[in-house]
Amino acid sequence: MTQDIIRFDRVTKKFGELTVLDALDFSVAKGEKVTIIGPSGSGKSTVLRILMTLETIDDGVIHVAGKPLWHEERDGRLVPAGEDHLRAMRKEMGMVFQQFNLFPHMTVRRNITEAPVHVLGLDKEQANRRAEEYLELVGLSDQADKFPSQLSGGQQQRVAIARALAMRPNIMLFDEPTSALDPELVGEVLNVIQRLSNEHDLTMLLVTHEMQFAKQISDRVCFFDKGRIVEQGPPEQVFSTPREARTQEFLKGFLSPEPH
Ligand SMILES: Nc1ncnc2c1ncn2[C@@H]1O[C@H](COP(=O)(O)OP(=O)(O)OP(=O)(O)O)[C@@H](O)[C@H]1O
Repeated sequence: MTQDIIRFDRVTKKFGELTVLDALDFSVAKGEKVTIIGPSGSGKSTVLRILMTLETIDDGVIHVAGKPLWHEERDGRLVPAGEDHLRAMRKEMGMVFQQFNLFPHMTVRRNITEAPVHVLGLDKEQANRRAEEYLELVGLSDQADKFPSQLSGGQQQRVAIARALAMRPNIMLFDEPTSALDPELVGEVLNVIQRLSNEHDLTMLLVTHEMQFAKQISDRVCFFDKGRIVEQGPPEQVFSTPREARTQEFLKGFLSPEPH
């Protein structure tokens, strides 16, 4: 039996009057690669931000690696989680943002070693070795002493991926990792994510508008609309024979008859 590493049970998230996630049930199995697609404003990024504890929830329960994310068990009851619990839970996950979010005043190497040293307590030498390992994986071993502003957008995003990996998370969250890039730089970032997916036993949750890539990389595609999953399934099914009218309508805008 597959084990869910992420599970949302009837999770509701509101911003004021706006319900962004509407009693959402959603789960991801350990090692599964799942892409979330859907129209702008459908709640895709919010799912990732909630997992990373950057947004709170209003109702429901989320489990990550078998433990409640936003709650702690006390005397057999679930109570809101304290900061220590949230900090421990965050170590399960690494996130890559649309806008890279590198520390501009630090070299590439420092960007990667900062959290392993300060959060995981690695010594400088261990952290540097890790930085080298992941810079090699993203093909940037020769850029360790540069500052982010000296790199292209694609290179900055590859550093951001190395930085997230250096915490050795079990789950990687990608929030539209190529949408801020010039078209000619998209491929190098997608190649790194593809390589990661092939070579590492990571659970991956990816929000993307790159439909061809979603098709290529995913075990499962989830189509979101208005804070709910309208349709989900293997990429061949969702992209080739979508069952729901809303999915068909959405995909019409993306897929040419002969996808390249
Ligand atoms: N901090 C916030 N305060 C108020 N409203 C917010 C906040 N964050 C997101 N929203 C709103 O919640 C809705 C869902 O946002 P979300 O970013 O999850 O959508 P999305 O599906 O990822 O869209 P996109 O593809 O455009 O990134 C949007 O209408 C957005 O404007």
